[in-house]
Amino acid sequence: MAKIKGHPLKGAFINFIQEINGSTLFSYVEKVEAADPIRFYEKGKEWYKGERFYFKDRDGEMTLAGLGSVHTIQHGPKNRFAGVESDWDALMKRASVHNPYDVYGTGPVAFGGFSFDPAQQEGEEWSRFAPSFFYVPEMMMTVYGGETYVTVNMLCDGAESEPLFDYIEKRKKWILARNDLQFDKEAVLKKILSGDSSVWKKSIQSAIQAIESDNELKKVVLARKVTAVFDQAIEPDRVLRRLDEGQPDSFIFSIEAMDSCFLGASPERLVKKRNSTLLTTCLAGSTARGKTEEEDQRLETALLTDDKNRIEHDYVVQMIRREMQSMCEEVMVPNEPIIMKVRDIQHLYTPVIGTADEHESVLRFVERFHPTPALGGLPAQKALHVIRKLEPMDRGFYAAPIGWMDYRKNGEFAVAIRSGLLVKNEAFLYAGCGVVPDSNPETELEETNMKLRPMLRAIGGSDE
Ligand SMILES: C=C(O[C@H]1C=CC=C(C(=O)O)[C@@H]1O)C(=O)O
Ligand SMILES: [Mg+2]
Repeated sequence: MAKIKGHPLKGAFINFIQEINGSTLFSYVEKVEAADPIRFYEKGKEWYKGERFYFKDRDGEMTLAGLGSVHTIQHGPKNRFAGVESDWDALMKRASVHNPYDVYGTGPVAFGGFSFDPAQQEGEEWSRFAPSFFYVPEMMMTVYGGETYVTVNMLCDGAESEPLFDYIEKRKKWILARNDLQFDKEAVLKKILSGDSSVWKKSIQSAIQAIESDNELKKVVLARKVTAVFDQAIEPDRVLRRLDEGQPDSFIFSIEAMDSCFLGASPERLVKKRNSTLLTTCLAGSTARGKTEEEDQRLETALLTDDKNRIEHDYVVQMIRREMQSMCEEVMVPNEPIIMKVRDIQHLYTPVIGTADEHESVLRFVERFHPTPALGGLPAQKALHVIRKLEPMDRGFYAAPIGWMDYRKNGEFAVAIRSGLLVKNEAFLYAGCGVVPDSNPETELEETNMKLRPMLRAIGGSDE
């Protein structure tokens, strides 16, 4: 290998670009001084606005912030899971990866997600998001176990790619060092359009009827959309920071696609795969947080013993148990749910753990689990049919898998609830609820209002 002055990997890079045939990824990881990944996201604004992502897991174990896109993977409705997987495999097979750290979430990563249901009518606001949409960042910060890493990815075409290395290194150093951030003037909220609640409550009633008139159909999850209009384009950076600071016990995610940004604070993990260990979540059944500790405890006890919520929850457990057992060697599902509390709401929660073939891709699990009965219903296909009929909107990426996968078949996906889409001067916020025969439309409406609060607060639409 030629010895070249400057960066220790420059020589390897030069050798690599001289040998390749067609476009190929060169990727390397370095440890850097402790840094704030949200700051990294913000600092990347000038160069990479419209091509940034952020993902923090709810355990606070790992955070990713990505800037730029060197490679995009998109697929239409057909074959969208397998299509992403085979494109990603093809890219990785030819990639040259220099990662001396055996750390989860470092090295080349594709970040993105899937739409909830590509067969739903297409909403114009979601035009930037294909049914599956992933990208590989040009640079990415990973914070894991208190250490900070930066991965650089370059897509090279051959020897003429030589200037790329120094160019991106320079950018990276500049972004890491800069401290002169400036924000635009904050957008002012003009109005909130919540939709006609009596119409929405009627659709809950229709879902109950659909369940009662079909022996097989047990549950349908219906959602609503609230539109907030601002005087100018909303800056995603501010909304993301407020979510991150205000919802410490949730997954915080953001994905930008040109002039649109989808972001949220979700309590729900779809799947985390790390080698042979799989974690997934059954989360359904909800109640308010109490104003005092006693009231909070009283609400918790009532939720744990409430038949309607226990049934709503149990359908999720049944499906997840069945899918996990069909794909894993060992599965542990507790017999009883526990409580998960986040700032605005508490849920029935059954954490599930399993052991699977480590060579199986995380995407295989995503495909099998989505949509769980916490977002679609039971059975899924029948529930989707009812949703298409009763929900006059496109869910887009709401209630769908969002997350990352790496070059070792690992990764983590959250369920993108408690979320909203920012497009220019509008914010579209989404919330849904599990409908079973004992559902009360008024109570379900209140439940969706609680679920909207984190996003409303983050866009400056609620002081609660
Ligand atoms: C569909 C949503 O929440 C799901 C997750 C937890 C609890 C739920 C419930 O109790 O209805 C929902 O199934 C949402 O937040 O939009
Ligand atoms: Mg519910």
